[in-house]
Amino acid sequence: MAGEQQAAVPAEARERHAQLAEQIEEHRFRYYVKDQPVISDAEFDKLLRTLEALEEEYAELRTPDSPTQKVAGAYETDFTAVQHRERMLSLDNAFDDEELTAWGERVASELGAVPYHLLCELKVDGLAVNLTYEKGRLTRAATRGDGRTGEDITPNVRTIADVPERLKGDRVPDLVEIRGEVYFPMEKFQELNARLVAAQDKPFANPRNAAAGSLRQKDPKVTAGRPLHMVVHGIGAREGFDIDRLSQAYELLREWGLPVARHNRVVKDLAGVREFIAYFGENRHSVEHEIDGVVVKLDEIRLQGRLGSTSRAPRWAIAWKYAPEEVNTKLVDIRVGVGRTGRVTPYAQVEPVTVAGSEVEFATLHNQEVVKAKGVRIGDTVVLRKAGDVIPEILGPVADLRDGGEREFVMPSRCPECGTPLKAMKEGDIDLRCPNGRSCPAQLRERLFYLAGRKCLDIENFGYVAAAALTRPLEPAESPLRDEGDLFDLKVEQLLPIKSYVLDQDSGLPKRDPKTGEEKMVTFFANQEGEPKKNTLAMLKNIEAAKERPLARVITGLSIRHVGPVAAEALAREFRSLERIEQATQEELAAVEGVGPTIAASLKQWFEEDWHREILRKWRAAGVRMEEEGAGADQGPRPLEGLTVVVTGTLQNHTRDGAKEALQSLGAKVTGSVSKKTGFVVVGDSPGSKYDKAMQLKVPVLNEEGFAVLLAQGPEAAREAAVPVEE
Ligand SMILES: NC(=O)c1ccc[n+]([C@@H]2O[C@H](COP(=O)([O-])OP(=O)(O)OC[C@H]3O[C@@H](n4cnc5c(N)ncnc54)[C@H](O)[C@@H]3O)[C@@H](O)[C@H]2O)c1
Ligand SMILES: [Zn+2]
Repeated sequence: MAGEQQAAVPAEARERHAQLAEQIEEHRFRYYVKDQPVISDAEFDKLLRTLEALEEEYAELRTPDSPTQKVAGAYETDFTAVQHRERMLSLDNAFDDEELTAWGERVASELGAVPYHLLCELKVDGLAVNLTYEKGRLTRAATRGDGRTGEDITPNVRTIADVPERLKGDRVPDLVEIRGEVYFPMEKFQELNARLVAAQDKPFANPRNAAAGSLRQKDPKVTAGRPLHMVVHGIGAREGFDIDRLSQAYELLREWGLPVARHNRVVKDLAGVREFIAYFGENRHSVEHEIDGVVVKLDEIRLQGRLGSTSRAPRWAIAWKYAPEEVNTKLVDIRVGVGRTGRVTPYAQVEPVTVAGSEVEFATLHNQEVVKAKGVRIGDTVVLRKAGDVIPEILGPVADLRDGGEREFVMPSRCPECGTPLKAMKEGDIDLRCPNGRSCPAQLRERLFYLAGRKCLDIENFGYVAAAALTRPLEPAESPLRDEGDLFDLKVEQLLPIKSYVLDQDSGLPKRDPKTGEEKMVTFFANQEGEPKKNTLAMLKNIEAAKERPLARVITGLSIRHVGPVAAEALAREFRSLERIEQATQEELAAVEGVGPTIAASLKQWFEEDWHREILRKWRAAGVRMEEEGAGADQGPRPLEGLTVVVTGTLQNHTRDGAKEALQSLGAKVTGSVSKKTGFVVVGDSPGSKYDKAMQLKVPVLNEEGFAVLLAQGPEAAREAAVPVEE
């Protein structure tokens, strides 16, 4: 800016700059040295951006020791300091397409007419390490530190299985610095925290901190007990080999036995980069490690040198950051909800935050053991994660922010809605249930809502508020509906007087008027004149129409534990009526493919309850269809009635389902496993173990021709056509 008049820096700006810089240094210390950050990465990034903006405005503030100009601070730690041969840098970030484009244009204009390629990599969310290999031997491993000096963590890194002690092959270089990221797998994270909490240690707030904390242990034996992994994403100093392109170097590193990332892609322009970014934006969770972005690098090593680096980051690379999936928020309370099968689950109520594009106020905590394992206390600042379409969850507490006012969660011993003492259904079950299945308002409400939902009877105009109004009205004292058995007998006159709270579907709590703060109350079914609303009439009409739904949907709607739509389909296909399902033995039920012993036992248990059978009686009386269409008097001949058949391998003339249907339409039962009771095993190509089992049990085996005989002429003829038993 030679000769240009520089704006004088106002005192407030200088003050603000100093404050921000101090805050940033403090957070870096907590993050890099203590492995216990107290703010989210997104909040941290925002602080750094604010500082950058300030320096953009007042260039004078951009001094060499500003946090924007450094990789991180130079900290005194318990580890021995070691020099990196070549500096380890950070990366500049692009938070939107404009920033990415600006970077791309800068690269293009610097390089002019020289052709180049862009290498897209995933940005692994872990901590950076530098491995030094001399004559193929791992001689040192270090953290990044301030970029020039890191911490010596050699014995710790040696415990990581992914990191080779010696490089493979006969083209091993004299010297190479390998840069990569050590990460902690998400699926092992909760296990670690559970162990830490049990040992009265501080749990980690997220897997990244768990990786750093696990690696930076004074005692490498502790590190050895942690499931750490590594991905290689760069090289530093090197001697004794030459490379033109980074992507080629990776091939070499792979040959040496180093864990190079599997998802890299070389593209020719920003359009290719955008495609890569979009793809992994969609498939973020298909990767073996957490990612927080994409790193784009100039692939040609010589051109990298031409672009050079700042004191903090290379100019030849940029990190695209995806929208953060983790935020910090306050855990306001832990409540318990009651599901439609009576399962009582704790869930977190947090200060509302926006994450991954939606506002979150509740997060699942699964069961009381999970709450304990996570080590969270009511009042904690917690890390909340919302990954894709998955239900939001609490990762862990920010233990360093505790002030002593937090309290442990205690699982209630009674149902929050009906007061019945909770219990485990069988010994060893972690889940507690409200055993008052019939009249617990929470269970009934959830069951009705499910029954009316898409997967079951699909009753339009019957949503959560209607279900709530019918199960626990404020007026009248008694609902016209005792349980779901009464659903099809509801009369419009019974609905009109009902007054109720408007319940929130996520929490089961009354919604409040945002203005007055009062709990919302409605007469849901009647208008102000006390006449039925249009919706109410439509709902009743739709309830009537729901009587015609296919059997499988009716079965699903009964909320029998473990019986979801798939099992219901199998049951409907196999037995064709609810009556026959009720009459079937547990063994017969279990033998159905897609059913199995757990579901069979659950079905038997369900039918043992009088009030369950009463539901079916009432529905039948109301005209609900409880048989498969065509299953009744007018069905065709069933020559294979009583015969059990297993189909395995690939058939030429039938799909697996087609073969099944053909058998079932003739009355045979099709099961998934071979036993002594199996009548025939039909085998196609590559039949596998079921064929062996049939041979072993001497069950007649039919090939495709034999199968045709069975369908056309029946079991007698088919036995003749069976494949001879091998001796
Ligand atoms: N929450 C906090 O208090 C706090 C404090 C400090 C830093 N942080 C977080 O740490 C990060 C900042 O650290 P940073 O300076 O390391 O910047 P950065 O994470 O944005 O980028 C640089 C780092 O990315 C890593 N990386 C991952 N995959 C890579 C790949 N394929 N190629 C190259 N490098 C790859 C490297 O280790 C490299 O050092 C940010 O996410 C920031 O939010 C958080
Ligand atoms: Zn209850």
